[in-house]
Amino acid sequence: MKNYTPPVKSSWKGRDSDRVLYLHEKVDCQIITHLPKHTTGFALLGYACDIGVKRNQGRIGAKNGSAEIRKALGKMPNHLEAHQKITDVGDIHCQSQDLEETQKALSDAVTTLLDKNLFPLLMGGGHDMAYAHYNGIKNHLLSKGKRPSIGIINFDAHFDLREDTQGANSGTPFYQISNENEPFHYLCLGIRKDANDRKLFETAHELDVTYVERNTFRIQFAKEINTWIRAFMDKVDHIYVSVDLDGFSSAYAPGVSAPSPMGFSPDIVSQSLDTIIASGKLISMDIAEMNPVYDVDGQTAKLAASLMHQIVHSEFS
Ligand SMILES: N=CN[C@@H](CCC(=O)O)C(=O)O
Ligand SMILES: [Mn+2]
Ligand SMILES: [Mn+2]
Repeated sequence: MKNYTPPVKSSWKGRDSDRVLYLHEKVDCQIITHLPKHTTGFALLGYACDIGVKRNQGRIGAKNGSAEIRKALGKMPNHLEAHQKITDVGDIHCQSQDLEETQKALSDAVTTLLDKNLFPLLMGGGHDMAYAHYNGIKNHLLSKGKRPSIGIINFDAHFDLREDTQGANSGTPFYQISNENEPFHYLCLGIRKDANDRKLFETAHELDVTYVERNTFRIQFAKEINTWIRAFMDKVDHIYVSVDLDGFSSAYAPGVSAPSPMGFSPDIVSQSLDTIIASGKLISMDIAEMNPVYDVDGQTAKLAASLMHQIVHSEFS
């Protein structure tokens, strides 16, 4: 398989127990092409690529994000029952700076995981992974003869609605999706006015994007935010969630390409995820832009791992 790095059990380390008390003891490693035809649980897939960040004039390093998230997640406690599975299926990596080829490989891998009845949990990597991720979900639904009615909920400081006329990058994924999908359902939570120019706001309005600015995306407004999330989810059959770590305040997430000193805090994201999970519509999720080069004491990787810990231990697992 092109652009594919199989998983290695040695990536999963932590305290040892005789009762699978820790996630490193719980996670199975499996090559994608060797997965059984029909299985259950979560599939962890890395996007080891930061070419899109480089193309977007950002600080590179996110290609090593998935490795750091694995390290943080493996040390965390396991509260799952024996029948609840987590499988690490490895990474999609970039070869010869070819972003489009890497995105195609990620998209195909996501389709394969969904076809096998797994819930994909992707760890990145530049946010260009979102374009590939969406297409992987769409192709899975199309192959099942289902109408691809997918709503995107993106936790992010940025719209990522830059035009891709000069090629795709980490700032273009949702513009690319909007170009190829009508209707386009996009909810963006945490938008910063000091991080998106006027053209991006105009594009968001033209595309009828629903967004909540960072000043409002706070736990004090949880009731209203839940109402808006539910209203958005009512319009679609499936929800794809993307969490861009650069939306968090850099006090929580310094390890990103474009840090947000005035970003949101983890409580409101965690609470919003519970609301999304309760809908029963969540089909796939990613956490993007983990850049270990700028992380401090592994905080950002730990934050990403905590969100994944919440997802795998939530009601729908
Ligand atoms: N992934 C998105 N990146 C942001 C980068 C912003 C910045 O360079 O500060 C964007 O393109 O808008
Ligand atoms: Mn962002
Ligand atoms: Mn983004």
